Amino acid sequence: MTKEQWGQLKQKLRTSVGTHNYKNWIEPLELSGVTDGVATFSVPTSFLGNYVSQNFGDLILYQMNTLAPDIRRIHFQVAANTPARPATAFKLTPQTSFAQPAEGQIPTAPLDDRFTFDSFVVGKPNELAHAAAKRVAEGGPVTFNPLFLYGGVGLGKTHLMHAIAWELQTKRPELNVVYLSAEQFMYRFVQALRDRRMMDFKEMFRSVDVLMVDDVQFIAGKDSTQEEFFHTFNALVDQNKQIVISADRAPGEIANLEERIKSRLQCGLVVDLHPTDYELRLGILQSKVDQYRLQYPDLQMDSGVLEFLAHRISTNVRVLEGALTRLYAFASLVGHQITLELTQDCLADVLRASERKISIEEIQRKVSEHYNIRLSDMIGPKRVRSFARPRQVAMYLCKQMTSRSLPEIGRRFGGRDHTTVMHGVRRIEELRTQDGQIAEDLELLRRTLES
Ligand SMILES: Nc1ncnc2c1ncn2[C@@H]1O[C@H](COP(=O)(O)OP(=O)(O)OP(=O)(O)O)[C@@H](O)[C@H]1O
Repeated sequence: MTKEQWGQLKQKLRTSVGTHNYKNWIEPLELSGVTDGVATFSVPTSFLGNYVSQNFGDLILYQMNTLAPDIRRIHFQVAANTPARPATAFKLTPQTSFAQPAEGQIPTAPLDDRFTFDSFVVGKPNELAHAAAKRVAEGGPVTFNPLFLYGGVGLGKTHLMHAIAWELQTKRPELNVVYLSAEQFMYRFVQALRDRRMMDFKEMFRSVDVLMVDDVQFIAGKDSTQEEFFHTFNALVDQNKQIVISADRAPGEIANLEERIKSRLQCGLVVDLHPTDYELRLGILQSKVDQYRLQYPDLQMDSGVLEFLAHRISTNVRVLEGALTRLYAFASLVGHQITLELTQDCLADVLRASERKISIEEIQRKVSEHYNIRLSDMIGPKRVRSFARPRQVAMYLCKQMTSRSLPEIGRRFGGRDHTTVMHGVRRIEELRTQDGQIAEDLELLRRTLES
């Protein structure tokens, strides 16, 4: 792939990711070359490279493959001649993401304009975290300090922190709100030490009104950074300034974090973002699809695809979103509507990785128990409705909840043909929208099987 071709692809990516993301993340990428199927980009900082890789990696690779199908991987390398200034130093405004902060002002990490409260889907697993974040975002008197958000990878901690920052910026523009990762905090600290500007560093951090530090587990084991963080933290709490912290686990469970820091972190409100449940995953997918519909107005999606994804990908929201991005990119490339088959084909690796080991036998057993029929009747040849319907329900669930192919499912249902299975799956798909009882049965069975 030539640099000119990359230039053209960049323009395509602009439409996919939006102007703001484009300016922040895609525009700075310089293609250095392609060797052995690996496209290497030069980036100003490793932070930018990591962010792009995690959030736009799939999309970039797909777009590149339209012109160069031999590219298998993309790689980011920090440019050797990057100026000494921290390239992660941005001002807290969406328009000037790469600007140097004004003298005496703390650089804050760039905010993603997609991470707002409006785009955050609330469900049982995250309602408390959402409510607490909303309260902080009002910018009223500090009631709990710090707000400590924790949870597994990709469950929305960063999203909520950005949402707080955006909302405060609108509601209380006079406040000095600083958002940065713990890694960036350390970076600033080390830089201040190196430049002998510790007084400035302390002064700057102590003049903040709301300090948000993401992924605080990063400072575990880094003694002098912890020390400085502790002082900054105390100084701000003493002045009644709001602090919001996120981590991948509860304060008490972060190894190599000083006890006094752990106990300070536990003083405020500690809220857990629980793993997503099926309803939340479906809600998130639906809200993302609404956005994709605007971007790809000609692409149709079959009913059942979102339910399938919400069933099958339960790892984290980032993976779920990545899957949808890939699905739309793929479908638009091949110019095909999004069917269940296309989904299974395009996302085979993701589906395999997050596969729950639910077996066909387990499904058959649960379904026959549910409808009170014998297992042998479900698998056997009789075609009376009282056996045929549960059989179709079981076939449908096998298709939805396992990665077995139609012929394989057919074989396990008494050696039936794959077209019989396909017919059964389609019939239940239709009935699911027309017959409330069937929809209820499916939901109940799915829950039982997942538990
Ligand atoms: N409830 C939600 N509604 C909408 N989008 C969500 C929700 N939860 C997570 N996401 C999306 O999932 C992706 C990952 O979320 P985020 O980066 O906030 O995760 P995180 O918890 O900070 O993960 P990490 O531990 O990797 O830092 C983001 O694109 C975010 O917008």
